[in-house]
Amino acid sequence: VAMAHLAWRLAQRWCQSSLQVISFPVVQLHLNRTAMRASQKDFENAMNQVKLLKKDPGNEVKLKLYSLYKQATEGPCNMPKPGVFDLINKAKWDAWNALGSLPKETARQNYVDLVSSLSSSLESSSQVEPGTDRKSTGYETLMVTSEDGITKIMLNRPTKKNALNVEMYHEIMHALKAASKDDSAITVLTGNGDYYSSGNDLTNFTDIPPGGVEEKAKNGAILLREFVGCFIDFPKPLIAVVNGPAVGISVTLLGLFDAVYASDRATFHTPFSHLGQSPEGCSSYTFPKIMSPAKATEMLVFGKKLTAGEACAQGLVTEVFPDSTFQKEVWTRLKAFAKLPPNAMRISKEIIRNREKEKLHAVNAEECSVLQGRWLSDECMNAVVNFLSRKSKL
Ligand SMILES: CCCCCCCCCCC/C=C/C(=O)SCCNC(=O)CCNC(=O)[C@H](O)C(C)(C)COP(=O)(O)OP(=O)(O)OC[C@H]1O[C@@H](n2cnc3c(N)ncnc32)[C@H](O)[C@@H]1OP(=O)(O)O
Repeated sequence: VAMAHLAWRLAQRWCQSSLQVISFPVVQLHLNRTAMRASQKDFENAMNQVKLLKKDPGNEVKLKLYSLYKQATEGPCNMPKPGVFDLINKAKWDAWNALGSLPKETARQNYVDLVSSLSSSLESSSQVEPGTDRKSTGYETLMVTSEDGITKIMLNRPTKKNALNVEMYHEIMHALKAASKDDSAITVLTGNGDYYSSGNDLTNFTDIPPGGVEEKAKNGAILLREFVGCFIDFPKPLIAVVNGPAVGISVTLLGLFDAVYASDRATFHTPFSHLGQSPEGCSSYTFPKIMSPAKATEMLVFGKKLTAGEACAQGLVTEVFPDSTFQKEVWTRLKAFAKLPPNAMRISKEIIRNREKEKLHAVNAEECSVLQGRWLSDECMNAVVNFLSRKSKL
């Protein structure tokens, strides 16, 4: 029932979004322009231009592009309608089917016009931080820089409060593996914008593969286990610079960091019971050790949100700084740490961590297996539906 509800809510959102795209004046103008005819060459150029877009145009526009491409190359929709739970393919099918008997040539022209309007609007509205060449980092969801002996991995989805989508999980693993081998002495994880991170991106639950929700949950557990494993095994000092509120997995992982510096604007929230979920990131083991079993229960079971001061008093945070001087003070300190002999720091971390490694991996495996079951529960599904349908926030 919860899944059907979820599918229905998403279908409603897709519908609304598609309507918005179609009624968007610039696009509408282009859709109405049938007098000009794009050549096959124009069409191929437009396809290449899409690959070069610097900014993701968003799902609605991608759906429009998809449907026009299919109509231009294959004509009216000729695929069987996907099942209700196959949300992505269903949305694509709906978009293509909605074009009805639009002639191939018109679809081709509309595709070329849409790409041309995107190329100009997305180029001019690109909001890349000054001095940052995103291409040089090769990451879509992170900004990774290395200087003064410090590799900084910055979560970079500020408009989504740095929620971790599947791509971000993969990119963080990649960035950690690269940082473990680069010349830097220490590695820092932080967030861009007002949040450190709002935790797992709840839309990760919506893209159901052909194998159904069970397959999704199984793959999610495999991904999570590998992801947390990278933090357990990370060989250099790993420091969290918590610039703002932190939620869910971005909090639990802090137990695996070597130091945690927080702005006094930061909060620490693990609302797993509210979400029908259970703790991960080895927090079922690290939190009781760090802050006592009862305090860990308040956070992990009852979802108590801590201020930075409270988190520091309980040992989860190393030190709190006023937000106004946070960046300056923390980075001055980190630069000094990074000048220490790197091999000595590695070896010291190794003897602290090695005693615990086997246990941490076992805890990680157990937490992922429990979560796999939780993700299939009505409690979890309802919580995700409520968030996606904007009925609830934390
Ligand atoms: C079977 C699945 C497999 C998945 C793959 C593996 C996954 C491993 C999972 C590990 C387990 C992790 C658990 C957790 O992390 S639990 C915590 C989850 N996080 C939340 O529940 C937070 C939800 N967000 C909120 O409650 C609010 O957004 C928040 C309080 C954070 C901020 O509120 P505010 O009003 O200030 O801002 P907005 O809500 O307007 O947010 C701005 C936009 O950002 C989007 N957003 C924010 N957080 C999330 C999120 N976690 N997931 C998805 N989207 C998020 C929000 O929707 C807004 O977007 P729009 O502007 O497009 O509306």
